Order: sequence, then structure tokens, then C-alpha cells
Amino acid sequence: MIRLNACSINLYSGMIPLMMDLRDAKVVIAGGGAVGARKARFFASEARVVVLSRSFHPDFAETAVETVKCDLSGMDDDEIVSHLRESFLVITALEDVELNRRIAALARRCGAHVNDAHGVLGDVTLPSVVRGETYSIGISTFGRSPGMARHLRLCIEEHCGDIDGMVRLQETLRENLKQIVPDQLVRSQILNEVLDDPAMWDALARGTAQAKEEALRKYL
Ligand SMILES: C[C@@]1(CC(=O)O)c2cc3[nH]c(cc4nc(cc5[nH]c(cc(n2)[C@H]1CCC(=O)O)[C@@](C)(CC(=O)O)[C@@H]5CCC(=O)O)C(CC(=O)O)=C4CCC(=O)O)c(CCC(=O)O)c3CC(=O)O
Ligand SMILES: NC(=O)C1=CN([C@@H]2O[C@H](COP(=O)(O)OP(=O)(O)OC[C@H]3O[C@@H](n4cnc5c(N)ncnc54)[C@H](O)[C@@H]3O)[C@@H](O)[C@H]2O)C=CC1
Repeated sequence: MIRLNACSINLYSGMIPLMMDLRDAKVVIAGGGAVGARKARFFASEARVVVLSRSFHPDFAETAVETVKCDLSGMDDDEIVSHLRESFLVITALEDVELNRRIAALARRCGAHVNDAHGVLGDVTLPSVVRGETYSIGISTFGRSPGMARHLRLCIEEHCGDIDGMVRLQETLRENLKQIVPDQLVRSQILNEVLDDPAMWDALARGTAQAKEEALRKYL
């Protein structure tokens, strides 16, 4: 595993997007406020989430995570480490920057990645996510403008049409084309023409099978 040596990094230089399978990974969140609750929701359906906090935002009532009521500032390092051990990721979401820093340093000692709600510590940042049944789009400004990441999510959701429908059409069409068009370049050209064709996007409303028939008629 590649680890960052620095305790704090400036604006996430060098970060690249990855899609990860976090099933069964342990994610610990320090701070159960509105921000901790949003981050808990982000991970709850995949990872095993544990939230350490003095109090918990009402949203936790509807989020399937483990909550541990505790005062982190009153704990010694060993006690905090006992909660962080075997974590894949530790998220610091407390107001207290010094306490966040202390928890982040202990997390690194445990071999965990760190995400910081203030965006100054850590080697992981959370993107804004546009999610469908067949795709996931992560958007990040690396802490420069979270509002812009949200704005771009809303733009994609509003203006990109039936992405799930088009992914399904492309999936079935490309399988079909592999059987009947031997030349890969020709297959790729047809698939791109379908993506660029507004009539094909309209055809999605008639169902995947019908849209595929129309695409084959038009482009073969
Ligand atoms: C560094 C980072 C933490 C990290 O690594 O996780 C971080 C940090 C901070 N955000 C702050 C504010 C806001 N955050 C949002 C929204 C989101 N913030 C998210 C991620 C991140 N936020 C990471 C960088 C991501 C990036 O840059 O792309 C999203 C994408 C994902 C998520 O967290 O769920 C989610 C959108 C979900 C969606 O809707 O799609 C809005 C918009 C709104 O709520 O309307 C505002 C108000 C507008 C604004 O400030 O832009 C402040 C307080 C600033 C202050 O005090 O003024 C800090 C701390 C600081 O800057 O000190
Ligand atoms: N990443 C992001 O998108 C955003 C990050 N932020 C930053 O994130 C931080 C957290 O924001 P909120 O959740 O709104 O704050 P908040 O004050 O509502 O929540 C903090 C939580 O931490 C708990 N807590 C505080 N000290 C504790 C301690 N010593 N031991 C155990 N628990 C303790 C509190 O009980 C509370 O549940 C803020 O500092 C804010 O600047 C703010 C807005 C957006």
C-alpha cells in the first residue's frame, strides 16, 4: 500500500479517482454531526461504519451504522487506537482541528487512510456522486469548491438524459454487434454514432429491445 509521508497535504495534489470495493472494510468516523452523518450515509451501504461521538445528528436514526457514544478529548491514545484498529479509512469530522489532527496521526499509525472534513489532513477526499443502476460518476474539485462539485452533480442529473437506458442499450448492442460485425473499428463507430444520435436517446423510452432494433436498422 502506498502511504503519504506528510501529515498534511496541500489541496490533494496528485490524487486520482478510483472505484473501490469496500464491502466488509471498516470505516471509522470521529464526529456525529451533520457532516459525520453525510459521510456515514456515503459508506453505510458498503462498509462497516463505526461513528465515535459525544452526540449524534437525528439522521443517524435512519442510517445503519454502529454508534459509540464517547468523549474523544478525554481519551488517551491507546483508548482511541482501540477504536481505530483494523480500519481501512478514518474520517475526522470534528470542529476541533487539533483533535482531528491527533486522531488522523493515530489512524495513520494503525495503517488506515484518512479523510478530513476540513480538507487539510489525509490522503482521501470524497467526491460528489451521480449514481444510477448501471453507472457511478464521481466529481471532485479536491477541496477547492465542494459547492461546484454539487452543482456539477445537479447539472449531470438534469441534462444528461436517461444514462441507465443508454448504458443498457450500448451493452446489448455491443454484444449483438460482436456476433455480426467482425471489424472492431466498425463496431466502435456504430456504438459512438448511437451515443451521438438524439433520435436514439428518444428511442430509449420505447424500451431497450425496441431501441436496439431501431439502432440495428439505422446503422447496419
Ligand atoms: C474537502 C472536502 C472534505 C472531504 O474530503 O470529504 C470538503 C470540505 C468542505 N466542504 C464544505 C462546504 C460544503 N460542502 C458541500 C457539499 C459537499 N462536500 C463534499 C466534499 C468535500 N467537502 C470534500 C471536497 C470535495 C470537492 O472539493 O470536490 C461533497 C462533494 C461530498 C460529501 O461530503 O458528501 C458534498 C456534495 C454532495 C452533493 O450534494 O453532491 C457544500 C454544498 C452544499 O451543501 O450546498 C458546501 C457549502 C458550499 C461550499 O463551501 O462550497 C466546507 C465548509 C466551508 C466553509 O466553512 O465555508 C468544507 C471544509 C473546508 O473547506 O474547510
Ligand atoms: N466536508 C464537508 O462537506 C463539510 C465540512 N464541514 C466541517 O466539518 C466539521 C463538522 O461539521 P458538523 O458536522 O456540522 O459539526 P457539528 O458541530 O454539528 O458536529 C460535530 C460532532 O462532533 C461531536 N464532538 C465534538 N467534540 C467531540 C469530542 N471531543 N468527542 C466526541 N465527539 C465530539 C459533537 O457531539 C457533534 O456530534 C466542521 O468543523 C465543519 O467546518 C462543514 C461543512 C461541510
